[in-house]
Amino acid sequence: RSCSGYVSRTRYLMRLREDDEACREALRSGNFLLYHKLAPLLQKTNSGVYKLACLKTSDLEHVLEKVGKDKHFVNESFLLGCTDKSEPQFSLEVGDLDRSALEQECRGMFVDLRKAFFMITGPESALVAKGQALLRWHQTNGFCSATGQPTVRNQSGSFRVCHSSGVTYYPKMAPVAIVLVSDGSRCLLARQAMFPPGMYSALSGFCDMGESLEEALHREVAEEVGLEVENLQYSGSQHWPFPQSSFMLACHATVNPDKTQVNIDTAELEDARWFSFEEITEALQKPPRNPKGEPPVFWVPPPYAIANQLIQEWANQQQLSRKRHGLK
Ligand SMILES: NC(=O)C1=CN([C@@H]2O[C@H](COP(=O)(O)OP(=O)(O)OC[C@H]3O[C@@H](n4cnc5c(N)ncnc54)[C@H](O)[C@@H]3O)[C@@H](O)[C@H]2O)C=CC1
Ligand SMILES: [Mg+2]
Repeated sequence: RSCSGYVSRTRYLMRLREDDEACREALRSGNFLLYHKLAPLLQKTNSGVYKLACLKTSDLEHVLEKVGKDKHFVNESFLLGCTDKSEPQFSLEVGDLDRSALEQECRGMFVDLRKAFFMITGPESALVAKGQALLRWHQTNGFCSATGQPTVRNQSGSFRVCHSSGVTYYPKMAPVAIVLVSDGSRCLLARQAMFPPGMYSALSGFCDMGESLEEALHREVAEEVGLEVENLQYSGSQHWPFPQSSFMLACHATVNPDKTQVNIDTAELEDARWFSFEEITEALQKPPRNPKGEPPVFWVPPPYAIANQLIQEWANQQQLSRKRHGLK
């Protein structure tokens, strides 16, 4: 076998996505994430931290039986991926079933994704977001937008098709450009009125139809703060589940240090300001969110958000160049 574990897992998933029969078979040995009206099921571990609940097929069937649902309901699940051990993972919406009965049977609780996402950590956050995104997409794409006829899913849920028009629909993400603008010694962060008090983030905006990432970045910065950026440098990307599936494409950019006067689009932003290296390092060390009742202090998005990665990278870069110039 010349295939690495990664390659063979990928090929296995490819087959499950395309082959209904193989996917139905895989449901027999699956790991299931449950969502109640899109809120994922979490369980408290012995050490008091929360983790994503993951039920085996037999456990799920047992739970369904207890709450009076046919075990074939398992077939309504959508394929998410597989574990390192090639165990397939699925998500299932159980919103039609009794919530507290399910919570009791599963010894867990359904938590709104906005909370759940930050209660669990690392790869589980990405998985729980993906599970919700796929469920939401299927829930909102039940009809063909050309004919109004119902669309039909394949077994894995990798697409839906309208047999009347022949149109195939695939799950979608909306591309978003996010950029950390630097003037060489300070970086530009902004806040929307709906952000939690005190939180500032990098500038961002949805890409328009037909636009490149570079064009979207230039346009968003011009629209939101009235500046012209240069020296775009790609940093990374992530799927972001709020408010719906965004595909974040993150870059660094600079402005001429003589042209840093911001002119804010107040319809979009409440504030945009230049922050010093010292302010940024302090914010990066602060735990997110202010204690209740205290006046808002400046803080930045938590580590899982790609905005945090951009800010962290900028701070590291600043630190290096300060060392080079003999500054502390
Ligand atoms: N993960 C992270 O670090 C961060 C993620 N984000 C995400 O980036 C996305 C874009 O954020 P904004 O700066 O507010 O975007 P934005 O600056 O483009 O403004 C949002 C407005 O754009 C319009 N719009 C155009 N296309 C849209 C589409 N496909 N979906 C929804 N609205 C669309 C709507 O009028 C909406 O009110 C959001 O999903 C947000 O949660 C934003 C900052 C940090
Ligand atoms: Mg924006």
